[in-house]
Formats: sequence, structure tokens, C-alpha cells
Amino acid sequence: QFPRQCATVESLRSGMCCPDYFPVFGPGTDRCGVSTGRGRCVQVTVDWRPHGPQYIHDGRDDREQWPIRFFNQTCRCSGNFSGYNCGSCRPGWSGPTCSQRINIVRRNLLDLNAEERRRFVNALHQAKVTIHPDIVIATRRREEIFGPDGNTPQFENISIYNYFVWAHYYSVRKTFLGTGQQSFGGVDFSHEGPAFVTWHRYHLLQLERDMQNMLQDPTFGLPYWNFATGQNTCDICLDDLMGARSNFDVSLISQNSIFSQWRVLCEKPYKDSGTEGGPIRRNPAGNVARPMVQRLPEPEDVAQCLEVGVFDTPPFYSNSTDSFRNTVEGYSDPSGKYDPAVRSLHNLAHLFLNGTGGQTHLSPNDPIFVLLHTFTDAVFDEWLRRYSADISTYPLENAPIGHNRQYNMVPFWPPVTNNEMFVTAPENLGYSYEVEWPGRALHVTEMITIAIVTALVLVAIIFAAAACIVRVKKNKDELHQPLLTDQYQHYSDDYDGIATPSQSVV
Ligand SMILES: O=C(O)c1cc2cc(O)c(O)cc2[nH]1
Repeated sequence: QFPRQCATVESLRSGMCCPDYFPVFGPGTDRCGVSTGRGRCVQVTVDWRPHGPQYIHDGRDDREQWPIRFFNQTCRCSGNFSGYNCGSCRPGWSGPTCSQRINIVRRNLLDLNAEERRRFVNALHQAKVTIHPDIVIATRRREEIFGPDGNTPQFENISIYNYFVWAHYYSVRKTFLGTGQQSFGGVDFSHEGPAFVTWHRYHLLQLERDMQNMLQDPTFGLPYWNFATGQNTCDICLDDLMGARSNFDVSLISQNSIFSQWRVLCEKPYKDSGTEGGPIRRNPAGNVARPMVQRLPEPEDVAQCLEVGVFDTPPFYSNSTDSFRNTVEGYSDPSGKYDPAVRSLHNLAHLFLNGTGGQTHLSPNDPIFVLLHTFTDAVFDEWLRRYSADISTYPLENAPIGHNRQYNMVPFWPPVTNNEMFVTAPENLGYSYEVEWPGRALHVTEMITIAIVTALVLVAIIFAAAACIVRVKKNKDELHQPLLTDQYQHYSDDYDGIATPSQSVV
């Protein structure tokens, strides 16, 4: 959550987190790369607008008005520069002056060849065991951050992948209300509100960027898992991908997969440390107590969800109806209608995994999380493209805490608002998805309407054809009749051997 350089008594006391870009000039002389025009140290902007009624403990949580409880000054970078010290480039840009455009392609995991699969699995494992070069995490709440002696900042190193896990956990954990008091659970900075899509988008971008740096490969892109193929099996649960099922325990991963060795972080809820626990549990389609989550979404569900044209609707929560966000998140049925009994799309895919990946405070521990969310993000990006990124229904205020449009997403640093992620990815964030979207099948009512219209058109054609035939027949008859009837009569009645002009013209 914070750069290592800011995890000091001085930085915390001053509230300033503006690390040097080029420390050669001496400490504090090149804050945010100011000497080379990369950026400068400014006051943090926070969202003070009211939040929704779900959160009732204002003043008790470090995540309120993020990140002001920890720091009130940050780097603001110029142009395409970015990062905690303006030492990197904005997504979509690269090169020493961040002036080269780049595009990263996120592909279907199942389309990777054997070598690409091996490299991706190895990269994830490397991220799991490599200490994050820049970021450390706070292991105590703000009021205890200086440690028992008041002089030892309580921060820890964490691996790149575990930081990804921890950030999700920190965003969903309950509000601590004091020793012996029950923590408050009506709070979630990354789910059940409009920030669901923007928060997870940034979360993935940050992992992708960290892995690019780790691999020294700026072209590295996270693949996706199309969980809506209509099959009710985990098709990526193979030993060369996310790990097959163990032969010895249905809820464990096969020992042929490196992921069987991964240990779960944040298993003991509400203890802020990066200690690892037991193995990843996963039993796809194995929740016999809840048959509804023993299946995966259908392609048609994605197609229907993309027809929901309004981004979000009041109360901007998990009971919103006709909201694209609540539909892709999976609290509404795929057509957008809210139904408390329904779990669809993203939520259904989580619950289908039935184990570590199905519990909000733990789910990123299972690497399937990454792939499940890249696909969810692909759906979001397709929605943004289809509806020209219409942000008008993204609320500025009264969304659940953390979800207002201008709120800085918790616990990211430097501060980044939900707003900044509400843009089409290829043009603004430098990545795109290689994906084909399913066409929408017709509803019964639409099929009936089409059948009726077709029948009416057919009847009309038949009538028109019949009328035509009758007319042609009549015309034909008219052609022959005068010779045989009227005129013949005239000729025969008073025939004198010379036809009058009127009689000779047929
Ligand atoms: O019960 C749900 O709908 C549900 C479970 C679950 C797990 C998870 O990690 C999420 O990110 C969301 C989610 N929803």
C-alpha cells in the first residue's frame, strides 16, 4: 500500500509521501522527479462527499477518505509519467520519456501454447515468492502504526502476489471497533457497489505492471478465463494451467501443479499480518448443499448482461436492479433484474470454485481469481465500448463508502480514483482483450412476435399472389372473350363482308 521510503517515522509524522526519483542529488532534493519535470509534491485530494447509509461508524476506520489518515501529500506526475515517485509511465505508455504507445494483449488462457502456459504459471509462482521491490504493508491500524515504543513503524515486506491478495483483503475486511467489540461487516470498498468494476480493474493493472517489471518484459499481459462457455467444469483446472484436482483429496490441487505448494494469506481474518496459512482449497461444482452454484454462467448470460445499458442504479448497492454493474457482479439475473436468490456471472464463477476462491477475504489466494477477474474486466470494457463509456449514472455521492466516483480506491498508492478507471482500455490504459462476444439469443416473447409477424407477412403474400393470379386470369379471359362473344355477335349479326374500323381493331 505505501512505498518503502514512506514507511518511516518522519514521513508518517509529516504526512508527506513524495519519494525522490533520483536520490543522487541528496535526500529530499528530487521529490517526485521535480528536477527533470516528471512531477511535484502536492496535497492529496480526497472525496468528502457523503456516502450511502450502509456504513454507520464514521471516524472509526482508517480507510475513510483514503489515504488521508496516513498521508496528505503525494506526487502528482506530469504528462505520461506515473508512479509513487513519477519514475514510471502511465498505463499504455513506455520508453525513457514515456512517449511510446504500447498495447498489451490479454488472451484466453486456453489459447496459450505449451510454452506460453509454462511461462505464465512460472511467472505467477515467481510473483508469489519475490518480495515487492517498492511496496510495504502496514501491519497495524493507524493509531498503533508507531509500534509499542512509539518509534518503530509497523510495516512489513510482502511478495508481489501476496500484495495482490492482501490489497483485496484490506479492501473487504470489517471495521475494527475496539478490543472485545464485534467488528462491523457492513462495509466493502471493492464489492457491492459501482467501484466493483473500477477497483478490480486497477487491482489487475497493478499486478500486471508489477509482473512486467519483475519479468523485465513490458509486453507481459494477464490472460483471462472465459468462465461462461456453457460447460459446468473448470476447464482451466489442468496441471499445466491452474492445477488439476488432487487424487487424494477432492478439495485440494494435484501435486503436479506448483499451486499445490502455495500457502493462503489472510486466513486469520482481521489480523493485519502477511503470515501464510494452509493450502488453497478448491472443489469446483462440489457444493452439494447449494446446487445453484454447481454450474457456471452461459454465453447467453454475458450477451444479456451486455444489453443492460445503464451503468448503475440507486441505491448503487447489491440490490440495484437494471444495473449493468450489479449484473456483471452477479447479484442480479443476467437480464439485469435484481433477485436476492440469484447468483450469476462473476459471483457465480467465484462460488462455483467452492473453496478459497469463493470467500471474499481469501479469494485472490487462488490464482484463478486473476483470470476470473480479467474476464469480468473484459465484459466491463466491452460495455464501455458499446455505451461510449457513459459515466452519467456513476454516482458522485451516496454510493456505499469507497464507491463514490471521486473516491481514492483503498488501499492503493499513489491515490487513484474510481473515475480514472472508467475509460476504454485500448485507447486509455494500453491493453485490449482478444475475445469474441456471443450474440444474444432471442427471448420467448421476441420469438413469438417474430413468428406472428412472419405468419402475417406470409398470409399477405399469399393473398397478394392470389389476387394477382385472379387478375391475370381475368385479363386473359378479357383478351379472348370479345372475339368469341360481343364482337363475334356483331360480325355475325350484320356482316356485310366489310369490317368497319371499330370491328377490325382488337
Ligand atoms: O456470495 C457471493 O455472491 C460471493 C462470494 C464471493 C467471493 C469473492 O471472492 C468475491 O470477490 C465475490 C463474491 N461474492
